[in-house]
Amino acid sequence: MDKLKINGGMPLEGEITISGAKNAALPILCAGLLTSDTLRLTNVPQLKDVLTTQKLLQGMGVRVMTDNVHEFEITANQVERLIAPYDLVKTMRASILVLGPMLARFGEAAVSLPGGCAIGARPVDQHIKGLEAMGAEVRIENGYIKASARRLKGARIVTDMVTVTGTENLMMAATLADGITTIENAAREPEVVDLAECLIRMGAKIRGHGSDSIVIEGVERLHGAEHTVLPDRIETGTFLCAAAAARGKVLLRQTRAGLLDAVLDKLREAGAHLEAGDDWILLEMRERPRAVNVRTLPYPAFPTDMQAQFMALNAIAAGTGIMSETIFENRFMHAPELARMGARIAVDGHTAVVTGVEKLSGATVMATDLRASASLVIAGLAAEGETVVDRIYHLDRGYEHIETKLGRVGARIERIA
Ligand SMILES: CC(=O)N[C@H]1[C@@H](OP(=O)(O)OP(=O)(O)OC[C@H]2O[C@@H](n3ccc(=O)[nH]c3=O)[C@H](O)[C@@H]2O)O[C@H](CO)[C@@H](O)[C@@H]1O
Ligand SMILES: C=C(OP(=O)(O)O)C(=O)O
Repeated sequence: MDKLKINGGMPLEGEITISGAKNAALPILCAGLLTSDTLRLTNVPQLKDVLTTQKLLQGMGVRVMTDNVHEFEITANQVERLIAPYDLVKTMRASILVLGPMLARFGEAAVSLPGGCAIGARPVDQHIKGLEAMGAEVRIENGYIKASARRLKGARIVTDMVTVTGTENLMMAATLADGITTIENAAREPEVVDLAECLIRMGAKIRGHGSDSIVIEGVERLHGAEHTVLPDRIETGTFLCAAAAARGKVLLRQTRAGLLDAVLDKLREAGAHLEAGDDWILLEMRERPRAVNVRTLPYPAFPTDMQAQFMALNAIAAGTGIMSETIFENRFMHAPELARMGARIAVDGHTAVVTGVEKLSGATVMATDLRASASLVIAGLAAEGETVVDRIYHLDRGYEHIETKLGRVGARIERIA
């Protein structure tokens, strides 16, 4: 099993190019199921989760062509098996995103029910509630969500909480429904907006995306289109945190500052100097960071997917940072691993109190989930001595060549078996 070996203490200097967003690419690849024409995508990140989605679609009979690793052509003109099997869903929860498109276009779907994962129980009851409101019959049988509907009907859906993939699944389903669907309490995340823009290029009638009320007027059919996946704001934020923790000056290219205002505000509060243009962000960190308080909430507030990386930053900051996780019930698994490197973190339910120490010391630590892994890499870059991060298959789900990108800005980091 691969590990990352990091020799910390080197400031980071140079440029990193940001990849396309995992959380936009995955739903957009699944949107290819909504038409028999070809959907052409560029800026698709080269990630394990993208590969899993490719396998999932190919298993159904969808033709997925990738001449260049970042360009995909998806043609769903011969879909034979309307099923997302357990062995793929268990490795990637986002597989649930085939449910809405399959049901809308083919009238039936069987998707293995995703179980809980390292960060929480993560039920999909809101996806099901929304599809039922649109007239689908849904039952849970043998570990699968089995859904059928002759043709989905437009409905007004109010989700109990803001759910990103829930909004995406229902928005995709509604594009081919009969009549108008309104999703209230919709997620406003940039990845939802990117998906909506791709669907509009495919002929969908959607308005309100980016607000908490999305209105979709169903059409008879969607057609082929071309779309470029937006930059990954979480990868961007992760490298900014790495540069803030290890200190130095790093320029991120092919990204957009407007996607991560809340994160940039916290980095400024921590003492980082930031400049940004249309498609770049420059961060310089000249001194020890100051601890910041963080409360995770749906977009546009501070993202839960950046909480672990800020915990690593707070771990070496001056002062005490209070971190509240309000989205997932078990997203502090990195805290005990950071403590093995000398961090002082007290976790009480949804709150972690992080008292910064002058220096962390390298240790062997274990990654428990995707962003927890990223926080251990950041801690390793800032720590004295050698850190080995075990179980980095989590990282490979969501970061494209992280060791190569960090190596280019001077990090001493290598992948070892
Ligand atoms: C592939 C993808 O885009 N993943 C992102 C997506 O996950 P994902 O879409 O799975 O997360 P949700 O936004 O759905 O979850 C938000 C909260 O709602 C709860 N919930 C959600 C749906 C539901 O039917 N019932 C329910 O109770 C969840 O358990 C969680 O507590 O948004 C999360 C929150 O920004 C991010 O951390 C993930 O990176
Ligand atoms: C939690 C995440 O992803 P997923 O929803 O795919 O588990 C993430 O990207 O941080």
